Amino acid sequence: MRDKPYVGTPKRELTRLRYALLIGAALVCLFVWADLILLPHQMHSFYLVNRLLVQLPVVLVTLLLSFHPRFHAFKHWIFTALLIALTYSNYWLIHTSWSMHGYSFPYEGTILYAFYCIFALGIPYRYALVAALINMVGFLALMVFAPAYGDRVLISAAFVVGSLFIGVYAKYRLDSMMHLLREVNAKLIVLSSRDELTGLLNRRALMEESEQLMSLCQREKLKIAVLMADMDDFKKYNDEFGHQEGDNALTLQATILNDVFQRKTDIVGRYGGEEFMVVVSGLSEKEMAARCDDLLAIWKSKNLTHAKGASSSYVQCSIGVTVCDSANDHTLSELIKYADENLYHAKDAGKGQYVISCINSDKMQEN
Ligand SMILES: Nc1nc2c(ncn2[C@@H]2O[C@H](COP(=O)(O)OP(=O)(O)OP(=O)(O)O)[C@@H](O)[C@H]2O)c(=O)[nH]1
Repeated sequence: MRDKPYVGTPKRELTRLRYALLIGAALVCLFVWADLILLPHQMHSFYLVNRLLVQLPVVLVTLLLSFHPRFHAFKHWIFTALLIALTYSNYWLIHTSWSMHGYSFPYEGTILYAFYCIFALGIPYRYALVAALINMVGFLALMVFAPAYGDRVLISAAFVVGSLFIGVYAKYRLDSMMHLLREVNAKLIVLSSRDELTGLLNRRALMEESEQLMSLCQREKLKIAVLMADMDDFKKYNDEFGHQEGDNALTLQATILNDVFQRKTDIVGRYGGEEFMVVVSGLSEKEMAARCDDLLAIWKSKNLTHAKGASSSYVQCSIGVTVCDSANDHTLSELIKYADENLYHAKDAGKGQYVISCINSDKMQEN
């Protein structure tokens, strides 16, 4: 399995958003209860219309929209629209309270709704900025047409504008930090799962992914094969050409393995030192043998001069393979052990060759 894209948890996020919307609806109801205690009697009817027939339905419609299959693609626009709708319905409340009853309805809801939509519903800062600008303009216009707070109009306007701006700026900082965190996280995932020299999976990631493939093969009743490849006389190569050239040969081995095992589900990794492991699903013994032939043929075609005294004039490797017809009957470590044993049979038989066995048929073939 090659690099996996980052997979988040959109389902959990959606559930969290639905809970946040329910909490928003509950808060509107709580305000109704608290406000009715404070407000003069004659204001109750239009107040209830505003809260229960405008604000609460707007939140509940948003909640309903969250069940639409395309909600995820439009959620930021929907939440921005929700923020503007809640804020303007609050302005309507302030305006009507003042113009019809001379009552200064508190403006703090404007700030609370902004913080709720930005932080609880997670509107990104760009959307939050658009909503804040629209809401700021609305509040300033409200203060011109309905100066409900008398000589406190200016300070109230400054407080609303300042708070909305601070909310947007805080979200900008938060979004930037989240972006940085995701980038660092993606780099860490690569660093913790890749071998620095070859770029292949390192031992830990190799074992993890192989176990996953093994489970898949057990579930789907697929064949699974493990291949171990070990460079021949590599100590001699290092001693004669130096460690740097040795590193280059290992990198070449990685490239060749990637060329031979190209399927998305093929797992190619560095098992350790000059030993590499490949785990593949659904390939027969014959198909695995064909891939081993390819691998050895590519090394031959590279004709990379080997050290004096090496078993071959060019650099190559020995290979051990186990093909398992029924993954259910074995563990991954058993398959690795069998492949390793075959590898050492190949070394004993003269190197630069492969030994492959199919554990269920007990057939063994040497090449
Ligand atoms: N350049 C380089 N060499 C490495 C690396 N990892 C392991 N080696 C070398 O690989 C060599 C392995 O030597 P041995 O285990 O004796 O095996 P060999 O010489 O290949 O002999 P056979 O396996 O019998 O063919 C050692 O010299 C290690 O130093 C590496 O990352 N870079």
